[in-house]
Amino acid sequence: MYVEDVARVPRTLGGTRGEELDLPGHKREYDEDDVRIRPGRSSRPRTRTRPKHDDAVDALVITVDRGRYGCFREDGSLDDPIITAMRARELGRKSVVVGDRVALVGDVSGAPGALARIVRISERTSVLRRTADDDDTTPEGRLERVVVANADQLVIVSALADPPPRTGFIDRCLVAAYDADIEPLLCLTKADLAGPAAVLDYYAELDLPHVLIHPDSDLAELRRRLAGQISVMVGHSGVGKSTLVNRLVPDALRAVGVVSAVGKGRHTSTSAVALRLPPVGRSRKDPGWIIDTPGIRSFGLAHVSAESLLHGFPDLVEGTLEDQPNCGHTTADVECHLDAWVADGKADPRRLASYRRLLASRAGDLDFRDHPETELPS
Ligand SMILES: Nc1nc2c(ncn2[C@@H]2O[C@H](COP(=O)(O)OP(=O)(O)OP(=O)(O)O)[C@@H](O)[C@H]2O)c(=O)[nH]1
Repeated sequence: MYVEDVARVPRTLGGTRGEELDLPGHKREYDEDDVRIRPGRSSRPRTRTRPKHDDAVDALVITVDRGRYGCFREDGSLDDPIITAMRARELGRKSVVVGDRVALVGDVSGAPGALARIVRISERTSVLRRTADDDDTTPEGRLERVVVANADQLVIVSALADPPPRTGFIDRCLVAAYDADIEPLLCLTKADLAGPAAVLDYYAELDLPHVLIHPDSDLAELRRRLAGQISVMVGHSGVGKSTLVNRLVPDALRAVGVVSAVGKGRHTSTSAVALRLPPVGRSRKDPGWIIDTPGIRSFGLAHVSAESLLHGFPDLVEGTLEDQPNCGHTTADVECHLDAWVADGKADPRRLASYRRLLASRAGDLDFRDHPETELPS
């Protein structure tokens, strides 16, 4: 006998008896030709009919600030005002983050003081998460934060000098990007101070796209890679993110309508902010969005499973294929094949060290976490 939850049965299957099938908490039993409806606990909650908002406006959430959401009409032009909105009660506990595609009703004029309501959030194509720390857990669970939704690309900004590149941070970002199914793009700034050879050598075995940013360059290559995409930018303090954002979006501050920190030329928001990129030449192609994340200084990976950490190290994957299923690939796993794999010259030992640092950090091994990162030759 095949049993199906009534609430999940499409009405079209019900025939004349279909009307009576739509009873919450009942099950439909198929026994050859005989179909019966019996009371029974439905394993899934009954789907609620979504209230209709035929007049709703589709918009992208570009700022989030204390319960107020700045939204940009999907069909809007660059000159359109930002629509301020609040969550409608019908959203329940669903969170709204920058990058969410939402449906707005109410006053969507964007006039000063006008307030729209967010009545729907579209299914997310990607979710970039982070935890404050790698072993960031409480008895209630992980303190996990969604950084942005629907991003296509993670732009990892690293200076080539002043401050020197930190491959540990880049590796972390790669794990987060692959875990969220977002394409990484390595953006190497301050190319006037040092060459990229050492960084590129470290990532030689990865098919990792990169762009070099020289202060005199026209950013054409970067703009080409950002076009048509929603890209999130992350990087350590001082690597030149604000300089880059201001070059990419010259009126960034006006665009998000927030006050610049004195002398910094950057918006003061500590959460993510999406900025519309200006059109490239006469091209009609969507220039895309860049999401700046000024308040994000670290990428805790407590939400990434130990197995998924390996996704950030595709150059090591083959070396693990002969390992026992329960091998944790740490230094304590004496039968782990990764050591021999590296000793045979099949992978860079610095990459294995970085992978193990992340594994140890997730496990809360403070001694290992304090172990200095391998420095790249300058
Ligand atoms: N030589 C050189 N200096 C640069 C370049 N880009 C930025 N800088 C300088 O690097 C310093 C830091 O740049 P910012 O753009 O403020 O760096 P940031 O990543 O936004 O730093 P936070 O605001 O702390 O997050 C500033 O003094 C910039 O003038 C570059 O391409 N070459």
